[in-house]
Amino acid sequence: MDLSDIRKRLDEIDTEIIRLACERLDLAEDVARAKAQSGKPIFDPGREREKLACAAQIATTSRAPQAIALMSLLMSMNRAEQAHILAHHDSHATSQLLKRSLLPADTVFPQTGTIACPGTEGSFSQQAACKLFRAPSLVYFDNFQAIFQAVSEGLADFGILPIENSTAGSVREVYDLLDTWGFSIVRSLRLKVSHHLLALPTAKISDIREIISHEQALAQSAAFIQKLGVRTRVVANTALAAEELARSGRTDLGALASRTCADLYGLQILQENVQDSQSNYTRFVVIAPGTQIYPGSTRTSLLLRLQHEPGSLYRVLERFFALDINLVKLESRPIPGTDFTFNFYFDLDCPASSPALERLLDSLSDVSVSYRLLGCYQEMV
Ligand SMILES: C=C(O[C@@H]1C=C(C(=O)O)C=C[C@H]1O)C(=O)O
Repeated sequence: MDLSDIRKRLDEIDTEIIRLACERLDLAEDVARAKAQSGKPIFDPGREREKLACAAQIATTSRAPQAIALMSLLMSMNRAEQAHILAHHDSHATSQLLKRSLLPADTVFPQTGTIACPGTEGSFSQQAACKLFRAPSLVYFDNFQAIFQAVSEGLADFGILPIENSTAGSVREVYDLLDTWGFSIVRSLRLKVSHHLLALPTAKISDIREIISHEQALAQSAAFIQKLGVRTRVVANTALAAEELARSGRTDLGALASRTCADLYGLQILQENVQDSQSNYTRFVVIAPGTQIYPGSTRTSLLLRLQHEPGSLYRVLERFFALDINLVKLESRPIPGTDFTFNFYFDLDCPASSPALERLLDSLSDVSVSYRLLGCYQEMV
């Protein structure tokens, strides 16, 4: 057989495979209806085990692994289809929550409001708040929890929080708080962060014995600090570090903070740009209670809890691939106190109103222990 004959045969086989695969998927509607009537769950592990064993037996020995992979993909697609059909009638389904949370198309993101912000004047969060809102009225808090509290009590309309840094990774506490308080992200901003070593005007670099700053700033400047060979102390944020330094009168103390803080607190910059990476970005998010989705939202954040077992992440990624959804962030953390169950943070490049996102949300409970939509929003740069 020459290549064109082989391809002709491949085309015939593929036509048959696709026709049968679609016919198989069409049956999902009947299966879903039968399951809804009998109250049976979508996933039937016993049946799937039998199907995989059967696939391996039908195939020749050398083809068994491929037959198993193909069969499990077909079954995964079938489950996703069933979940989508059933979600249509379930007002608690996340896809229905998504639809209810879409604000009318003519809603504009507020330019002003009372914003709960970490730190004090000069903090990176304050700089982010002033970029995210045109004319914000800022109230400062010295811990992240207090920001959620203030917004939930109506003392502020929105909160601002750092969620991720390009050098030090995710700010886990913020993810945990978003989850426990049931808040969502309504907008985000990527801010270039440069840390400088600040000191009193009379200090020299050789005088410095201790450096204070926020733990992320210290982590992002680890190589510089090690080279200097001084001790470090964590304070609530970079602006508070600058303020403490100015008040202390100590020439042996340094603080890692922004240029704005140097001007604000009458400090000198002993060394500029001490962060390990010169392209150091922090992502800040605006948070609000419940789920609110502003028009133009193209980024979606999800928190998924997955079992520590082979294939659990693959099954989620396969759903993204099947729906042609681009993944822009993936990070995992073990959940303390569990037997290696993991939290996975995903950011997706996917418009809030797209049918693909709706389908994805419908099918996530099938591939995860639990999941939460952390928000659909616009990312500003
Ligand atoms: C189709 C069904 O639902 C699910 C999908 C299966 C499949 O695609 O073959 C098998 C078992 C279930 O997990 C079913 O229960 O038969």
